[in-house]
Amino acid sequence: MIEVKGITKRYGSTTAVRDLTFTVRPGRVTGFLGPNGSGKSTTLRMILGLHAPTSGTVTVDGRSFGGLPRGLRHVGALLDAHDVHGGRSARAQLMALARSNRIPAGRVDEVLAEVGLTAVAGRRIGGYSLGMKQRLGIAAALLGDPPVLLFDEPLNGLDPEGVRWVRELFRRLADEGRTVFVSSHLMSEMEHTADDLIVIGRGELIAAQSLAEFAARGTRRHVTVRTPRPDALVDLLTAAGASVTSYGERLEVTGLDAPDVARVALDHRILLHHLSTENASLERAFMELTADSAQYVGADLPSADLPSAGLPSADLVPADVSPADLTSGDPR
Ligand SMILES: Nc1ncnc2c1ncn2[C@@H]1O[C@H](COP(=O)(O)OP(=O)(O)OP(=O)(O)O)[C@@H](O)[C@H]1O
Repeated sequence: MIEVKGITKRYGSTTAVRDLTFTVRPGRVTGFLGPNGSGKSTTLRMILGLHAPTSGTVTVDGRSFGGLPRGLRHVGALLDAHDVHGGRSARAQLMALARSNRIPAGRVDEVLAEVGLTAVAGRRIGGYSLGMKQRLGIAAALLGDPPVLLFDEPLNGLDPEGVRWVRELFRRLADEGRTVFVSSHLMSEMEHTADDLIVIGRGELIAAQSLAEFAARGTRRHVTVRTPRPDALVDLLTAAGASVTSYGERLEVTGLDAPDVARVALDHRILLHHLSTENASLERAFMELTADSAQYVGADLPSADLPSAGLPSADLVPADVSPADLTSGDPR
């Protein structure tokens, strides 16, 4: 368990983190989300005892990191994949770490195999791609087989196969009962990875809750319908009290839920090709929540350009809409 209580960190006139309090639990993957410059790395460094908080306390399993006797065997961390000795090989780098933490040398080959670097372990790290360096950093974090693991932006530079592998690794580590704390500035990286979320903006806590609870904050829900007779359905739904936006054969409906839309279509024998309930995407919920605290903002995009990552499909189609409701016959 990681417990952060009321920590503030000032660098001169900059307050990087302000009165931050949260808990990271074992057996879960916890995403640590915030826009660029929001204080994630600073917080991770304070958890690791690399930076001292200006005020407040951080404990891992009830003790400050400095008080933990087992170093890498208690907390493993990937902070900056570039922070390596480029002239060394991956094996030499891990061997040095193992020696200084009194970890058996045999563990080095185990973690190299685990992260898929065995074949290149003798090469100079300086020639590694960012993705390979991330894998090496993950290997270093795993070296001491620690119960607590921290990863700062571990998905940076990984290809899709690497991303899938990291997600599965985090899941397995959490399932083994470890505490897995992973920072990212992208909700899309976390929504298929994390069980819980800690969201910060400008160094302050914005949300600390499960991913499901966070998703439920997404305020807007609408029903999406596809039909070969959009004009007729728009008229009927509007008469039934809904607001409808039409995009050719695709309609976005608010004010009626999916079973009601299906019922209106069925009563008038209008064929539906698609019917689903869409929650506001997690990405949008994250952007809305952090909008006021994003420090570095580019030109506005039209909202249609925002990524829309939906919730799991089980959430999209209510159980009480049967396929028969969707294919109730076409009078044409
Ligand atoms: N050593 C330092 N000296 C001065 N200011 C610092 C220092 N470290 C961080 N900061 C400032 O603290 C704030 C938080 O930075 P931090 O790197 O923790 O954010 P972050 O959320 O990890 O950002 P990113 O996603 O861009 O990596 C920033 O304004 C940064 O400029």
